[in-house]
Parts: sequence; structure tokens; C-alpha cells
Amino acid sequence: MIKALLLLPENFSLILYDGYRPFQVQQFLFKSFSKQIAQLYPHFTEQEVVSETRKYVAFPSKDHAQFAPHLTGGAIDLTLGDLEGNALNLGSAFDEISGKSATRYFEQQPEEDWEACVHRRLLYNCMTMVGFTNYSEEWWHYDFNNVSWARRVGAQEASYGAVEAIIQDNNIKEFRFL
Ligand SMILES: C[C@@H](N)C(=O)N[C@H](C)C(=O)O
Repeated sequence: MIKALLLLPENFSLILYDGYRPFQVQQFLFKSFSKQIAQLYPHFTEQEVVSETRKYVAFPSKDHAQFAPHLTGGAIDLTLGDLEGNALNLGSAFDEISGKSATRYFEQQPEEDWEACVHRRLLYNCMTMVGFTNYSEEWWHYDFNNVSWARRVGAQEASYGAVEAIIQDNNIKEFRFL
């Protein structure tokens, strides 16, 4: 991330929203997004709700072939900021359930928000130039050396597997590699 930051023009910063996430947090997010999606699209079947939810939150899987990327610590959610740490306009809110969250959304209609289009390109370019890959449904999600990254770059192996953490009083008490 430091390498990515150094590629940005001087007046920009990177704001980190999320990195490593324990399994229980992934489960909580999956349930909470499912609920929101069921409310947003009341005509959806249960299966459609699950499939739409999977667009915005990885299924909380401990299966080695499809670890939820944030369980590995190799996934980060971030945005561009100014030097005071204020988030810049990237065209949608972080975690917004809408087509506008797809990274390429403004490439198809840049006139809708030129500023957001340019900021997304800036974030994408600084992150991918140092080896991260982007999840195409979310402009804020980048992976490095986990299973999602390996699939995108065609690597046979990924260095970061999942880590299970025992959380107590909001602190990591113990952890083990899965
Ligand atoms: C919930 C959202 N910020 C997120 O992290 N989504 C991706 C797809 C994930 O859960 O890995």
C-alpha cells in the first residue's frame, strides 16, 4: 500500500476501510446485506437474494478453494482521500448496493460524473501497478496474493490462506491458520 501511495500525486491520500476480517464478521456482513437486499428487491426469490448478496459480500466460506478474501488479510477496502483524510468523490458510497459500485460503471457513462471516473482510474492504476487486483463489482476492493488474486492473475498458488481469530473484548485473543 505504501508503494501505491507513493505513485499518487502529492495531494492525495489512501483511506483504508477494511482489511482482515474474522469469520464471524464475514457471517454477520453476509446476513446483514441479505436482509437489505431482500428489502430493496421484495420480488426476489430466496435464491436471487443469495446470488445478489454474493455480489457485494463473499460467502463466509472456509473452503480452501474459495476462502472469503477478507479472511486472509490479503484483501483491503479503500478509497482516495485528500491530505486532511477526507474521502474524495468516487461516485458511490462505500458498500453501496447499486450498479454504481461496479468499478467500470463510469467508464460506460463518464459524463454522469467525470470526477468520480478520474478518481476511480487513479485508485485502480496506483493499486494494480503495485500488484493488487480489483474485484470488478466494487471499486474499493483490492486483493493481493490470496485465492481471488491468484484466480485473476492465473497464479497456481496464493501465499495468504485464511486465518481464524478468537475475538474477546474486541481484541484478537488467539489465531490459527486454516
Ligand atoms: C462487504 C464488502 N465491503 C466486501 O468486503 N465485499 C467483498 C466482496 C467481500 O466480502 O470479500
